[in-house]
Amino acid sequence: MADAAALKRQAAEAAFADLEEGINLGIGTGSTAEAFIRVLGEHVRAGFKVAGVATSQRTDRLCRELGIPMRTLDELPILDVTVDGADEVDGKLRLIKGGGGALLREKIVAHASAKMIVIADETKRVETLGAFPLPIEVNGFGLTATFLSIRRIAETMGLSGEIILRKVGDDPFITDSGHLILDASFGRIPDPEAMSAALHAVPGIVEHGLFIGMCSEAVLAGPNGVERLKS
Ligand SMILES: O=C(CO)[C@H](O)[C@H](O)COP(=O)(O)O
Repeated sequence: MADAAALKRQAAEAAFADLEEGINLGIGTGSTAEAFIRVLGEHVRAGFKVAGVATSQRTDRLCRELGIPMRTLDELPILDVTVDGADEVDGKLRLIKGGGGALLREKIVAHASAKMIVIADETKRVETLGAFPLPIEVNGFGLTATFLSIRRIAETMGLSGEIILRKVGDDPFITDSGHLILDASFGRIPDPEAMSAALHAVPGIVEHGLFIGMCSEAVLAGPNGVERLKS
């Protein structure tokens, strides 16, 4: 049976195969996105022309190390495609993202792209979003008030569960944009659109990891090959 790394590579190669030369490309964050970056790097070294915009400092560093030409989103504000990973994808191509802590820049880059392609192994495909804790990027100011607002939203929707501050060792995890992450284990989220709208109404929340109406295709690799879900 193919191991996880091989499946990520398989999804990455399948996504790359559909890309046209000369595009402006958003490049995601995480281990599957990293597999894609390595595939892309090999093709760039063989002469493939592309301009990349990274969704995180970590991605930007790796892309530059591999010789992929990189620009900022301000230099290239209109992108053709973004290729990124996901923590969960459902049948309507709604996603949970942010396990790697890059959700804000991932969402900004995906929104600037005509198309978002998600690559993943098939274990990321779910019936209902929410088994993976929902990452919520928050401002450090008023953290407790924001935490209580999130808990109230969950209660209103009949959900409960832990909301924890993401940490690295003893210290809070700080995002590339200088914010904090709260990971909310709500369990299954029956109405992701309503949850998204309610979270967006809380001023202390900078962004959340529900990606709705953004993904146009998911390329999912499993032991029996690659499956494509399209919107
Ligand atoms: O959203 C992300 C980072 O913020 C990642 O795309 C997501 O966490 C999936 O990561 P991996 O490919 O390592 O499973």
